[in-house]
Amino acid sequence: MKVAWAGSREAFQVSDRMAKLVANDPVFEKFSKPMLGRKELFKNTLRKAAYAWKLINDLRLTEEEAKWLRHYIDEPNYTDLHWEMFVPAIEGQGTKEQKKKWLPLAQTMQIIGTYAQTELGHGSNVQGLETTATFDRQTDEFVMHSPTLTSSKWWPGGMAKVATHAIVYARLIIDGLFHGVHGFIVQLRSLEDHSPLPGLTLGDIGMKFGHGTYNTMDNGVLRFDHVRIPRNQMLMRVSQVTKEGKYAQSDVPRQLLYGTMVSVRQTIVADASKALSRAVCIATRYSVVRRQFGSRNGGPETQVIDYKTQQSRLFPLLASAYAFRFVGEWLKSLYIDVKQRLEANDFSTLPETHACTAGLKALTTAATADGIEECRKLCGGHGYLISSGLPELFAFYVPACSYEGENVVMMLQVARFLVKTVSNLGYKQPVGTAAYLGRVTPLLQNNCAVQTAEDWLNPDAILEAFEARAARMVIGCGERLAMFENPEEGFAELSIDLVEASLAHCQLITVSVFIQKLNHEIPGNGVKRSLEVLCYVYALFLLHKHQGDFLATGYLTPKQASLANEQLRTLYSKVRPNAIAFVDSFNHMDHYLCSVLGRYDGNVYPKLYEAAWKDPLNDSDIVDGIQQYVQPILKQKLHYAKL
Ligand SMILES: CCCCCCCCCCCCCCCC(=O)SCCNC(=O)CCNC(=O)[C@H](O)C(C)(C)COP(=O)(O)OP(=O)(O)OC[C@H]1O[C@@H](n2cnc3c(N)ncnc32)[C@H](O)[C@@H]1OP(=O)(O)O
Ligand SMILES: Cc1cc2nc3c(=O)[nH]c(=O)nc-3n(C[C@H](O)[C@H](O)[C@H](O)COP(=O)(O)OP(=O)(O)OC[C@H]3O[C@@H](n4cnc5c(N)ncnc54)[C@H](O)[C@@H]3O)c2cc1C
Repeated sequence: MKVAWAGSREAFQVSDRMAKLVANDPVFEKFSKPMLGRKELFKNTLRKAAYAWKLINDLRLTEEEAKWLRHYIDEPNYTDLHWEMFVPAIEGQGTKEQKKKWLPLAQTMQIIGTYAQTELGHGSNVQGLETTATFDRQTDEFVMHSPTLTSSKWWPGGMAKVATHAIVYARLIIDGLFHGVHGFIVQLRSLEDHSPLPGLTLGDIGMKFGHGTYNTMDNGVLRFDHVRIPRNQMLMRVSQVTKEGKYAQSDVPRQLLYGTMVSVRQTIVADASKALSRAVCIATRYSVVRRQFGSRNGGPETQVIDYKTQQSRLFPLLASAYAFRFVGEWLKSLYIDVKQRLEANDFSTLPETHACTAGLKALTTAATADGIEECRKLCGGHGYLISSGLPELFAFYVPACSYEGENVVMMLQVARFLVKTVSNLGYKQPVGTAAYLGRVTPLLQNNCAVQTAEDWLNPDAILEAFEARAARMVIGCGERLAMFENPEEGFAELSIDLVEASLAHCQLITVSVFIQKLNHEIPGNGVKRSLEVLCYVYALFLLHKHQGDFLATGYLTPKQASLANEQLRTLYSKVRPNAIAFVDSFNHMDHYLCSVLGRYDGNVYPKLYEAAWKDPLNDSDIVDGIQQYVQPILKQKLHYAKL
């Protein structure tokens, strides 16, 4: 099962080796983080990042090993942006010459980069960005400028205090004409003394949600006051500006400029499964340890994991962690394929890849953020302690619903793709994840044939249900849209339904990928049978949660919906005996979980009690302030005037 979760034996070995390397190195200790002030916390992160970079070089780690090392260090910091966005942006949007010049500097960290796209006034709407890059043909330079307060770059990670360079997205202006938003390599700080270069205002945007979490990252604000950069620092794979000031757009879609975001969105789906699996591991192990009520004649009380309500909240999240793991693997292969095609200037799968990365990013991050919070609640009061590991994980994780594409905005991109697919149905057969829309007649006409709860243990019945639901919702939106004279107005008016139809489409993808994974990639019987149970839990949980869609579209009868719910209850009893095996298969070490409740040894109460005494408030019995502020109250015998 560990290999199934890791994806392969080699992947398991790499991640296991890196997890142990981090867990066994005191430099990467995490428990004290929440007690540090912002400056100490930040310096602590710089120290860890420097030590990690030395480890990577001393041990000559591979790129894959280095990714896992950074992952298990489990601390947002400037290297995330450098490796996940700055380097990929140059790789994806730089010309050969630009890659030749900048990549060796970036890959040896002689320069440290960030990705500066979002501004105070615009994040989702990239075409609305206000920073300008005006071409000066006299000097063969671009003049970077922040014309308004809202044009201030705002949020880029690592930009406030660490990054020496940034890919800055700005409006290209030539002779007063706007030629779209493009990426520019801009140096921010001196490589000698790290001071901001002339014309640049740089700072941190302030504390963020949660304490020890994203405050290890210096998300920055940046303003330009007519800063000049050489013309060859505009990323020119997609579009070019000649020395004479002529703008040329290559015959590639302008959306390749968005390629870095697509790349990160597909990694964010894999990260969602990791984050959700951490929370589920903690809540499952604790639900086995925790006993409450149910004692018979002095016997032990009931383990809370045996309550059906606990199972109905926990096991769908366990199943979702596996579903997101597998769909993340599938998405990565889709992305690798599109990258290879782009090399050959084949853009045929770019729209679908964009829709899948956008939609699955939104689906998995929303479900994971809600899932982490549900796992906190599944642990009762102790889940609210920092030592449970859950509040910090939640605070660390939730921005994923906003960054790299706000989730609703992303679902609307899926809707745009689906509406276009439906409008082309007459003369273009949909393929890939939208292929089911090409079989729309049976999906609209045939209703569910399930007669018994057992009938739901059939992947074909499940797949047909999810295809019919999505098809009926998407086609329904298409039909209503057709009634609007102005398609854009119709799209805006129907956007709520369109987002729901997009979610149905994305849930179909996750369910079908889970089924495909079981049919084609999981060998043998034991592991396969156990994962089949989780696949049915995932699908029937979604069917139950969204049964309104299945009923409203006429595909399901209320009876069939209740049979699905009955089967779900039965499935929970099948998950229960393997619950600990499922979460142990994540191979999360105690260091990574950073949770007293999720300890591998289950030794919760003594360790909870021990952790409490580490709080600085327990350094003394009579703490500072008692004499000055509490004793006087006790002695003054003051009371409310009306007593
Ligand atoms: C344990 C857990 C660890 C977690 C931790 C580690 C994680 C790894 C560390 C990094 C940590 C993250 C740090 C956050 C980093 C930021 O957040 S970076 C900033 C991210 N910002 C965004 O994502 C902005 C989102 N907005 C957008 O992408 C664009 O504005 C939108 C929404 C796509 C609209 O773009 P637009 O140019 O107005 O285009 P639009 O008119 O909507 O569409 C035009 C056409 O282009 C197409 N199109 C649009 N975009 C694309 C695209 N990307 N590709 C292809 N086609 C496209 C459309 O489909 C449409 O096609 P047609 O319908 O015409 O055929
Ligand atoms: C922790 C963190 C790290 C970040 N790191 C970086 C970074 O390194 N580099 C970088 O460039 N950016 C970064 N960002 C910024 C991030 O990319 C943006 O915040 C994100 O893209 C969301 O954009 P926004 O803030 O403009 O949201 P908005 O779009 O303003 O969202 C506000 C509300 O408006 C709604 N909305 C917006 N447009 C529409 C529409 N057309 N239809 C319907 N509803 C709509 C949204 O659904 C949302 O509910 C980071 C953000 C965070 C939180």
